[in-house]
Amino acid sequence: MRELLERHGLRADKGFGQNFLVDEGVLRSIVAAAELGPQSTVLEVGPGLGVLTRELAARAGRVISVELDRRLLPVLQETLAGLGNVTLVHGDGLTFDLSCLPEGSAMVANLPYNVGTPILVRALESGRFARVVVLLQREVAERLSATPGTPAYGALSVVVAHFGRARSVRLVKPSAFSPPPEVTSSVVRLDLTPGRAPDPALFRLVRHAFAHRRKTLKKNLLMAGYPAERVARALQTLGLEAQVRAERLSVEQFRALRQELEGG
Ligand SMILES: C[S@@+](CC[C@H](N)C(=O)[O-])C[C@H]1O[C@@H](n2cnc3c(N)ncnc32)[C@H](O)[C@@H]1O
Repeated sequence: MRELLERHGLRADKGFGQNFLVDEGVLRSIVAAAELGPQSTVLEVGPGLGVLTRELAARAGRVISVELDRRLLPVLQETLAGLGNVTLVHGDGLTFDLSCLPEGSAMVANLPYNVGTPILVRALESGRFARVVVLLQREVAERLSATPGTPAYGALSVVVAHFGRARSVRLVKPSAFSPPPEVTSSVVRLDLTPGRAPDPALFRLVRHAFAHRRKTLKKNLLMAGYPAERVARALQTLGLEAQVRAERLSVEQFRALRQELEGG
């Protein structure tokens, strides 16, 4: 890897979140969790030097790799040479048109940490993916798979639960990357419910509910402008205590709360 970068006169750029994977065990865990086959279409955001891309290409029918850093394109042309099922795109994972992917695609990526969460949420909202396997900071990974009542549970956990189920596959030490990041990372696998569309009203309610974590759900909703009488009635109908905090509610309870607040 060092030789490759030197030959192209390059250094990893922190601004692009470039921490290249050098641990083969981690690479194998990511690919195994994705459960790819010859029918699979895979989107990879941020192929970097192409290490993961090559593994994906060996298992999937088609791989579309979107890299933002223009300097890496000649490197990728070299490392991916001869792989006929890889389409390399110079583009931004935050704006790439996901509608070109067939429904039921997979996203597999060692995400750039600075934009990992918005890239992931966008993928969930697109409705194009049946499975997502991503490597990101442990702290974010814990929020994705957190269950109600646990410290990491928050608005992101509820949004993810709306779309499907997330589980942590394994932790990854900083030494698995070059250069090493400052924090521990985690491989997360998300299995998504087919046909689940984004629900903007639900997501808005969830954002309001978690706006001030130390305040009760009721206080948060009042501060967001929901009428007091309606909030009190909704909590009562759902059998929730007036003092309950948002972190106690499952996605199903948030859906029911939204209906009560809208219908009341
Ligand atoms: C953590 S590195 C992973 C590289 C490689 N996949 C690996 O595992 O070694 C993140 C990669 O995403 C690229 N990147 C950063 N921001 C991006 C964006 N908005 N869209 C697409 N790629 C991006 C970086 O240039 C870098 O190649």
